[in-house]
Amino acid sequence: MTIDRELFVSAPGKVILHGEHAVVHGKMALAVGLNLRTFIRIRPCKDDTVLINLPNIGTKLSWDVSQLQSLLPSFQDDPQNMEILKNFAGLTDGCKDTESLAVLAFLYLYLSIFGRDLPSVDVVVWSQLPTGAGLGSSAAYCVCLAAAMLTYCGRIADPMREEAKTSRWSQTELDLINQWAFQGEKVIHGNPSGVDNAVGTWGGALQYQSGRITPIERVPMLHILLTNTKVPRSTKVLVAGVKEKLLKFPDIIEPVLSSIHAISQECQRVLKEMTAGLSMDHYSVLEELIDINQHHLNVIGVGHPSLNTICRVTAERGLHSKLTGAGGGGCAVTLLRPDTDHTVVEAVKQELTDCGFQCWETSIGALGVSVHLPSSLTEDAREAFSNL
Ligand SMILES: Nc1ncnc2c1ncn2[C@@H]1O[C@H](COP(=O)(O)OP(=O)(O)OP(=O)(O)O)[C@@H](O)[C@H]1O
Ligand SMILES: C[C@@](O)(CCO)CC(=O)[O-]
Ligand SMILES: [Mg+2]
Repeated sequence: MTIDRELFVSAPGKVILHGEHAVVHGKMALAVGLNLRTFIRIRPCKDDTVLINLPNIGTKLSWDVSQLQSLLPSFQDDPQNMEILKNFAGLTDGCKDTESLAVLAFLYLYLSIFGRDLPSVDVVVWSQLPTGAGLGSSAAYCVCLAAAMLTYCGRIADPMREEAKTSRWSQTELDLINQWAFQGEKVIHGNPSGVDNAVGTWGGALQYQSGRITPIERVPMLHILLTNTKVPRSTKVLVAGVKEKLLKFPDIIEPVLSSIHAISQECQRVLKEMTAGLSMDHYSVLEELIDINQHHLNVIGVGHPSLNTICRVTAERGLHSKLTGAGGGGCAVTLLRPDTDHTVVEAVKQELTDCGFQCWETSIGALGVSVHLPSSLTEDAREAFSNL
């Protein structure tokens, strides 16, 4: 049964500690939820129209439901054929840009999830995450769309319904959200591993390999500094580049990916040991792993001079950094030790800001996809939606 009120859902971004790119080729990744989130509001719309407003990327579009309805037969005949959706939305040239991919993912999920009963809806997606910077903005976007649409059409229960015992979805429902979000990620990325949508759905900390999601129940409280170089890049293009290198030099690149896998394993072992009692030696190992992985990521071609700058500036103050997410620009993560002096962190932040970068100090782990009452939205989200 379709719900007839507005619905708010949010999903977290993510930080990949280790394993980006290698995870696309069957290796292990360690990833954690990030307390920067994407929010969606979906509500019925009066005049047989579908409205989509994406303020982060400056996109506002609308279609008649009847236009979308006429698209259904050819879409359902061949749902993987993006040409049908591209032609419909007038997206012809290359289709790699921000707006095209966001609109394609929306149309794909809207037509697939609602099927024959296309509703007239007004959808707004607003995010605290930088778009296309390695913090899983595409996955958070797809998780929000999938969860909101599945709930709206009643394929999963509305956790806010009056008789609900908890305000969370069940594991089976979360699985369904994750599966649809993965389909959306495919539209945006081409060949995603599925790690980002898994974190967007379940949050917390998890180990991910070949579609297998293993939550890590206990992780030490790690403080990190995230730095956005603001250098634009596309995960789709970077993932395709690594594949090309792997095909060209299999004997050279495959061992690098295997070494990244071993780094994830070693990191997980150390994190587990830290929960039983942490020492500064543990931090030293984590730092070495960060340094080795950053070199590997440069070898496979996903580094960038701006990321090297972050590594140099932080190393000058005794801190260790690596790129996180797809690289090629975007964000780096720096580990902050408990004994790192506050003035050191402030000095590093100042220097990075002076380079034109943006920094956030945060800790790892965040709640997965969640439903909200308007009153339980964060203040910035409430304000953003009140103007949209
Ligand atoms: N808030 C948003 N509104 C609209 N589209 C979004 C939003 N967030 C992400 N997107 C879509 O996702 C694309 C960015 O995805 P991409 O995978 O390249 O970067 P990312 O997910 O931020 O980084 P990574 O995959 O490395 O974690 C954008 O070009 C846009 O199409
Ligand atoms: C680069 C990559 O490994 C992580 C992007 O956040 C791609 C993926 O796993 O889908
Ligand atoms: Mg992405």
